[in-house]
Amino acid sequence: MTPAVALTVAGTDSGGAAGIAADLATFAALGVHGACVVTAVTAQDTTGIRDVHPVPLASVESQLDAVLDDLPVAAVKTGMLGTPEVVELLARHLAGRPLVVDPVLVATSGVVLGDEHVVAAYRAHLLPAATVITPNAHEAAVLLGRATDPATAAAALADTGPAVVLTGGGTRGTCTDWLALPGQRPVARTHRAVPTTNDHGTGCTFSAALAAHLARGADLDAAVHHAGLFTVRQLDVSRRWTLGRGRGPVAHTTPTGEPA
Ligand SMILES: Nc1ncnc2c1ncn2[C@@H]1O[C@H](COP(=O)(O)OP(=O)(O)O)[C@@H](O)[C@H]1O
Ligand SMILES: Cc1ncc(COP(=O)(O)OP(=O)(O)O)c(N)n1
Repeated sequence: MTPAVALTVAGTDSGGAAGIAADLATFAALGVHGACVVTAVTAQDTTGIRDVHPVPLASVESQLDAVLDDLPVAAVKTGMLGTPEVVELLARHLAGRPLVVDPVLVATSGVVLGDEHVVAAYRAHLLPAATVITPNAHEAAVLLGRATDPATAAAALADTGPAVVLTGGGTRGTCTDWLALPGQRPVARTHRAVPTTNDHGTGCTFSAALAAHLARGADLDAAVHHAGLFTVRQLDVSRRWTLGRGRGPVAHTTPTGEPA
């Protein structure tokens, strides 16, 4: 059967945990063909990011043109974009499509992946074009320009146009994500927390799973629900392994570790 197609526009992670690697592996695990546009190359492993090399704007644009000219892209996910020019380019090309924007601005290790010019471009161009955005609490505070409680932050961001899933990862007890639709009261979605330090790439995996389910035709509520289940299942798999000297990758293998 011909699969649905999803596109990721993001940076690479040489350690294979986050960015394009996480997105394509997640698409494949969910039965979706993945296309990719690379915005930056990072030298990165489980211990952190050593180096970031942005891809020239003209190359990002020609990758995007190649994919959109040829493939029936049913949903798009954006991750690390790197420069304000790339953010603007995507808003121009992707408005009107099912669009999941994961505003990757700061790596967990603290490395800045989007400066204040990138943040301004998100606010002015990409958030209004997005179907749904998936910031964590820190990214939400940067986008809003102030820190506040997660429900208020999710509602304030939704007032700028897109639906919002403000993610709240954590390794003890439960995790709560807040889903906010424009003009509506935000809703808490709470699930069990997986006690693991192998969680590098979790945010990318969640947003890619959301895009994959939208590409397959799910409505937003169902896509958020299934993306959450998928992410927790993959964190459960990664609990059982040790990879690298730092924060290990979230699993993109099957639950048994056997080939699919
Ligand atoms: N240890 C965990 N156990 C269960 N769910 C988690 C855990 N860590 C993150 N999640 C879930 O993964 C998704 C991405 O969350 P988060 O970690 O906040 O993203 P980011 O990597 O961008 O900070 C959310 O649905 C969140 O609830
Ligand atoms: C190339 C690249 N893109 C995104 C990230 C951030 O990954 P994410 O899953 O959002 O979060 P952490 O794993 O950093 O908690 C990255 N590191 N590299």
